[in-house]
Amino acid sequence: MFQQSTEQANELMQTALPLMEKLEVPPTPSNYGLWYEYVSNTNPRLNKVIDRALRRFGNLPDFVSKELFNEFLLPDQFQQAPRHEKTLQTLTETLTTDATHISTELSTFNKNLETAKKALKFTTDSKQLEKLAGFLENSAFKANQAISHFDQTLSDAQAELTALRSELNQLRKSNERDDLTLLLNNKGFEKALYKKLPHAEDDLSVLLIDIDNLGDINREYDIKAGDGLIRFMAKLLLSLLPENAAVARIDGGRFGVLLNETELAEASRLAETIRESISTQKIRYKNTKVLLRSVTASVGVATLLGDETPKALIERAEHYLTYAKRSGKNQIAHHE
Ligand SMILES: Nc1nc2c(ncn2[C@@H]2O[C@H](COP(=O)(O)OP(=O)(O)OP(=O)(O)O)[C@@H](O)[C@H]2O)c(=O)[nH]1
Repeated sequence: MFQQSTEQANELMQTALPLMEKLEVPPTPSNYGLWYEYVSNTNPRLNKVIDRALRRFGNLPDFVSKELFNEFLLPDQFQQAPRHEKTLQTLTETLTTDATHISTELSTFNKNLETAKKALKFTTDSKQLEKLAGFLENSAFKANQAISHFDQTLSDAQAELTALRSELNQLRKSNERDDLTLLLNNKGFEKALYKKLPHAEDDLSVLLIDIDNLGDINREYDIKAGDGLIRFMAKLLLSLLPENAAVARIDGGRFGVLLNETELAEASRLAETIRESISTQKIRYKNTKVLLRSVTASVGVATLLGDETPKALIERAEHYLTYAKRSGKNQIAHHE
């Protein structure tokens, strides 16, 4: 998306904008990216999907374009890093503002050229001609300024994306991170627990959250759908939990959460919010766009008791999780 020269970028933008206008596509960041990619014709699969949607709907519904943007334009690393989404959002918004500006300037320039052409037919007077040249010079200058500014924005965006990519690569290389979600892995989770424990009283809580029947989902759809669900769950957890919570994928569809300064009542309330939120999500499998059947999770909650060891605390959380599963799943369990 960011590899064309400024001239090419301008040409593509000039092709994309009228098309968006014709199809009444709202000028959102994802739409700009999508239609720019469409007219650049670099991704035949994307073009095929868009063409099919246009045939079916006559336009591109907003929810489809958002999904297509995520699927085709956001590199996988960015999809896995929910906390980096804000940076990307700001980036696309800046690009959109600049793209809108450039298109306004270019269309003004076009109009001015037309006006000048007409005027030239009737003007022979040298003073008038000089005035006309000045007028054109001025509008060319403005259009040029907008282009240079956009050029700068594009290279800033490219630099920012490169930095982001390298930051994400570093995260991936760490042996305390889970590759699929970029959350902590089991080792990272244990380390976080050992770090927190010496400072904690009875206000350190652990949640063990396990997707119910992940095996069935893998079988019914395919393993990639299961992976997508795990990623989705990681995002959802980060959006529901406090910033300072340590969140990990322990293995399979199991997540661990470490909550500082959180007593049992508060931890259980959070666990219930998470359980409920999962059970009400409508989750679509990205590859086939099929809506997954309802997904639930069970949660075991344990809060540190006295001089309990980290191992004993985790074992208690596991015990409550097993209890929740055996009691019918889609529920939370904790000690009294
Ligand atoms: N898609 C996907 N599946 C995984 C991954 N790791 C483990 N699994 C599957 O997750 C399932 C976990 O097994 P269990 O927790 O025993 O069973 P479950 O089907 O989730 O059922 P309950 O936990 O009893 O609700 C197994 O079917 C594994 O094959 C993974 O990285 N991706």
